Amino acid sequence: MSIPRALTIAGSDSGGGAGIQADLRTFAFHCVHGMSALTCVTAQNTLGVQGVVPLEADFVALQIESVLGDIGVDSVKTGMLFDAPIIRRVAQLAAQLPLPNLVVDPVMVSRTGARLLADEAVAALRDSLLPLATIVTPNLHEARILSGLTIETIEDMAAAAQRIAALGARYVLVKGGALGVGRGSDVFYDGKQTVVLATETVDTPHTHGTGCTLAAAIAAQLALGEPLPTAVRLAKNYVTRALHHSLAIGGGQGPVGHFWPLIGAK
Ligand SMILES: Nc1ncnc2c1ncn2[C@@H]1O[C@H](COP(=O)(O)OP(=O)(O)OP(=O)(O)O)[C@@H](O)[C@H]1O
Ligand SMILES: Cc1ncc(CO)c(N)n1
Repeated sequence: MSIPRALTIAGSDSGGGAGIQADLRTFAFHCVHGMSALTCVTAQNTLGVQGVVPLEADFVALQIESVLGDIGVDSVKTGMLFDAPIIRRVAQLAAQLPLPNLVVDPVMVSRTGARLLADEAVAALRDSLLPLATIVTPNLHEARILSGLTIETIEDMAAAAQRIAALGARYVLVKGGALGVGRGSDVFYDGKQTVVLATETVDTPHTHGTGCTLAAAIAAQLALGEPLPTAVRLAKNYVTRALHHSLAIGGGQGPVGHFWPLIGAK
């Protein structure tokens, strides 16, 4: 049986809500074979991040080479890359191999406020990886850092998306999960026009892993052969439904419910 293949290059979340755990689950629920190159291991739960241990950049590269050299990939998603050496090594491979349909989620800070990217790594992300991205999916905080703009409204998000596209990414999706009014509205920029992707705001505190899930779902749809704008719309729908089925587990922000397709769509 031939099956689409997607690779996540990301960190492990011991709590299972974000990172590679969310990515691999998302791939599976799209009937896409998921593979992973681990960048770091976090000790994490619904309350926060208690510790991080990174892997060597060369070993991250070896995992990617192992997968590409044998199995091959149809799309690639990057998440928590943690430091500049890992980012530069991934960017080097992305330029050489290449890594097709590259979805870059520029993970910098967790919802609970933990830093997931070293300060000096932002420049490496901006200068070496973003120019190779098919799409980059910053949240509001990351979009502020990458664009240098203050972002409070949908119009600000559109301006930021255009600035970020000028850094070299082919498409940009600025995510509005942290918007005050209109939470859940994202701005998609295709290099020519900006489109607002609006959904209902889902009233839940259990939003851990939304960003990882959205980027992984985009990668899954690209692996399945959907064109990019369609892939983004379908992925957003997957996340909205997963938010409707989010899990009230732990004492803090629980994860979104990836298995909604098994329990019936809302
Ligand atoms: N309460 C909500 N209702 C509807 N959609 C939401 C809600 N919260 C987040 N989203 C959507 O989830 C997706 C991820 O956006 P968000 O801004 O939460 O990303 P993120 O901060 O990278 O996520 P995380 O770091 O928690 O994984 C976006 O499509 C956003 O609009
Ligand atoms: C491992 C990991 N990747 C990404 C995020 C962002 O939600 C997180 N909290 N943990």
